[in-house]
Amino acid sequence: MNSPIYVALDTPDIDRAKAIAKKVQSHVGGIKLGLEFFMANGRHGVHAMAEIGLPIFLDLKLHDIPNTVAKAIQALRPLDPAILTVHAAGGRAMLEDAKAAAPTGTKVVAVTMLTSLDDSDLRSVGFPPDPHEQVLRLADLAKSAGVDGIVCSGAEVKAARKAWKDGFFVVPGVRPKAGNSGDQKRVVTPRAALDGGASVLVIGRPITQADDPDQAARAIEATL
Ligand SMILES: O=C(O)c1cc(=O)[nH]c(=O)n1[C@@H]1O[C@H](COP(=O)(O)O)[C@@H](O)[C@H]1O
Repeated sequence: MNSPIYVALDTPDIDRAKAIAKKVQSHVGGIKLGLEFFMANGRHGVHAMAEIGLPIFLDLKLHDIPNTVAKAIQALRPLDPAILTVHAAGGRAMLEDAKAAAPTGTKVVAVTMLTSLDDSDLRSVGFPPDPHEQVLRLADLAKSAGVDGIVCSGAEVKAARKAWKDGFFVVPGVRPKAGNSGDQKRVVTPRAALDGGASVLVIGRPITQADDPDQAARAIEATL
């Protein structure tokens, strides 16, 4: 079975990204490239990373009016990513148009509530202060808009999976050990996220900042 781990290569340095990807490639199922990488290296950088041979998760978290998001996704079509993110809060029409614009084989997943936010952050942006309720509401919207799945924390994935049996669930904010969660606030272990029904685990710093990324990825894989 392929590993459910997508390693988040959050660096602007393409040589560093390639070096880590090559070190961990036998213990991960794919590579996640986000804004930091894309801003620095663009489409050519994504092509170069795809040569390593692992599926590419292009995490650009698009959030704009439907026409702009659809046109942006059309421009990304040649990259043919395995997974692409948009923000669920962009609304139904944006989600529908994003899915229609994506290549057939690309899973379009909607970010519900960032794992770096907690109750008080929700309150401060004017949402009801309950991450669980907010994630389930946006999961329902994503499902009815026809995208493939959502991004949520491991704290909500079980309930979201229950309501969307064949959905594709991406869970970041996972930490193999307690403590040192950095800017992440809704954190679970990789094992707990999988048990809750995650399809894919996004793991960055616990692997990329380790003294030995290969050993770190191997150790996490052994817990799954
Ligand atoms: O869409 C994502 O991947 C994402 C959504 C979210 O709610 N939280 C979140 O941390 N992420 C991404 O997941 C990765 C987490 O990295 P680490 O905290 O280093 O494991 C980063 O690349 C984030 O951009």
